[in-house]
Amino acid sequence: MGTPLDSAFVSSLPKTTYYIPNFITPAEESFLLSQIASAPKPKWTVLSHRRLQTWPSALSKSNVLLGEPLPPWLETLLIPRMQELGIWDSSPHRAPNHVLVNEYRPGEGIMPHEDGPAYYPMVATVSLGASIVLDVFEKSEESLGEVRFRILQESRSLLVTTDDMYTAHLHGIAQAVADENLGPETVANWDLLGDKTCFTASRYDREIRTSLTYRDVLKVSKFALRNSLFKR
Ligand SMILES: O=C(O)CCC(=O)C(=O)O
Ligand SMILES: [Fe+2]
Repeated sequence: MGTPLDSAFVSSLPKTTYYIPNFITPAEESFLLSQIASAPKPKWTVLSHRRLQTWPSALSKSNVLLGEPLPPWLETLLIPRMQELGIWDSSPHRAPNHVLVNEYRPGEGIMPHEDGPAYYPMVATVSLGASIVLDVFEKSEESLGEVRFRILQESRSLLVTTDDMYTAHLHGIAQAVADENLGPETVANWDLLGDKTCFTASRYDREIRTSLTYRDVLKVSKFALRNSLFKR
């Protein structure tokens, strides 16, 4: 039986990776970007090579999320659409409860890292504003530092990484002003791209690119909710 996910499976990547171009419309993309832009300034954490919003709040030192709902603009549009694909069916809360918003200007990026054990091992990333290449590295020490795979994340696409792809690999974004050498041999999801004509010169000059990374935090505390009830 064919599901929308079957055609999104990236067969050249460690299991399990799915890529769906045009997961949202340009109007939805503009709406999400305007919501991000209208967040109060203190919502941004400015890091040396990107800036970050954390919704609904940062995790505690022991990786606990204070249980609060996500804001409607992060919830209503995208979560049911993801759930229709069935990607959250096996996660403990059957839905994501935490979203990191990362913004990269040309020349910015994120060091190779893993997302770690605070989350159910799955990340669903919606890309906004521009395309960017995500580099994937093997976790084993011998090959550390060597890019094994490159995933081209087009604006408005959904990328889902789980299983071994989440647990046995690192991912990062190079601090570059352009992504170069793009083609069927070098981009793992080339065949699944929505619009290859943007990359006919084998390169893509970076523009401001924002990502929404949806996750399910395993440990959730009801304390924040109770506290707010007591205060009333
Ligand atoms: O912006 C991206 O696509 C990756 C962000 C990321 O790896 C993270 O926030 O953990
Ligand atoms: Fe990450």
